[in-house]
Amino acid sequence: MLKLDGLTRWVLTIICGYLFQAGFKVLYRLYFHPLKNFPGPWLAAATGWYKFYCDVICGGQYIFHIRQLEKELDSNIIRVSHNHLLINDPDFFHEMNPSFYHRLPLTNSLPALADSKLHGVRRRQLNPVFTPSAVAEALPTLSINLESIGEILSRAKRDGAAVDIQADFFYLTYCGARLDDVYVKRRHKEKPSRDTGKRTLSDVLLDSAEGKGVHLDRKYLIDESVLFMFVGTDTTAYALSFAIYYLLTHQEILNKLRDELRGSEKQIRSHDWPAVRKLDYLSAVIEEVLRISCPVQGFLPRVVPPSGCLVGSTFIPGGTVISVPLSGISNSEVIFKEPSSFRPERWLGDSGKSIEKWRVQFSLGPYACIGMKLSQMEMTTSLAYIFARFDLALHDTDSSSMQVFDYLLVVNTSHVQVMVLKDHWG
Ligand code: HEM
Repeated sequence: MLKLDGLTRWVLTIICGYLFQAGFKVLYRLYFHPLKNFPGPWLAAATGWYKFYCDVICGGQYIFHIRQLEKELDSNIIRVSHNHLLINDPDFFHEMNPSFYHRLPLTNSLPALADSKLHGVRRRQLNPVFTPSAVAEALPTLSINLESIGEILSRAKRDGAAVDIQADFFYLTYCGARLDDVYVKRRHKEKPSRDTGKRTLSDVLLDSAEGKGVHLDRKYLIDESVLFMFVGTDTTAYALSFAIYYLLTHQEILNKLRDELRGSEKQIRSHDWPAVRKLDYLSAVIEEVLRISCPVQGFLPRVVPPSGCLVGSTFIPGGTVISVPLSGISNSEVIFKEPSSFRPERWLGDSGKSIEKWRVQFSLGPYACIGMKLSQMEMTTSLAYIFARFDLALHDTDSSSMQVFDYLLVVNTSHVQVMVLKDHWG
């Protein structure tokens, strides 16, 4: 008989115990779990390694794989992990959002807070940074940053060089999200300063807690800043880059936009952004870019209340995590005629009114995007400024550059680059 020393016996006991527990878990998830009858890959129901494989090894592919499975299995409800269902039902999106809470794995940050009361407190702390008047306060900085981008494009025209305009959009949105200025200065090859005189996100959070007996620890400030760094910059920069791509590949739409911008050149040149914000066609272009590019394509988890809920005639047990994908709404042929076509006109006039309730790319309810107004302002000002001033052409950018991957936020294969053909203000 094989003789084992004490340590080996302990190690083997732990490994066997672990394997037994894992095996038991898998059996339970596959044959006894309340979601056992929902369609979906059995490996995804059994273990988180399936999602890991699609997202980490194959690179941000899980949501797209599941959306494909919806078609293959002909079901709008797919079990994506042992306790998580993806529900592609746009009407249910409106039903669940006012009350279901949710969680994300960024432990200490705002959207991760499953406790709706704590979420409400944190949200009230942050709200002052995103009110319309606070966004208006950010406009002078936005104007300065736009002039810097104008300078970069103008110089590129003189030098006949290509510009990675997507990188410049990161720079613009980084400032907007009130993060500190290290990245910005680096891009301009200046030395980062510690005190810029501008209030950063951490300043706002610390000020809001002062004198109220609220202690904001370092870990919380780091988590919140990391979150803002991604959600406050990448989303808008991504949408702006898609706007450049779609406009430069749809000449007729670009001409219409240019006509509108020409009529407001005075306001654009004087940075009268509140007036520019009222331009109908520009707003429709932005809405359509958001719809078709869908900057948040992944899971937006919500937890079903203990009493459960009905999706159509299907009962979903309480405690189940569910997500309704925004891309399912964007691509719905029931809601949008020819959803894969870029048609800003759909958001205008009576047709626009009839789809008003599907302006959902910033989500709805208590967890809806806190930065929506800021992001809309950044997109309006950037597109107005760039297309009023410059004639551009895509450089080294085609449909393959716009293939997307989902790493919690969506990224495209390679940055949008442009050549500057003409500087109308130069
Ligand atoms: C095109 C731009 C953007 C899009 C499409 C977008 C979309 C979204 C979506 C879909 C959510 C999730 C809501 C949910 O779970 O239902 C969200 C949450 C959030 N967004 Fe945005 N976002 C954008 C820009 C921004 C910006 C510029 C900021 C901040 C500077 C920001 C900050 C946040 C925060 C903090 C949350 C969490 C809100 C909460 O849990 O209360 N986002 N966003």
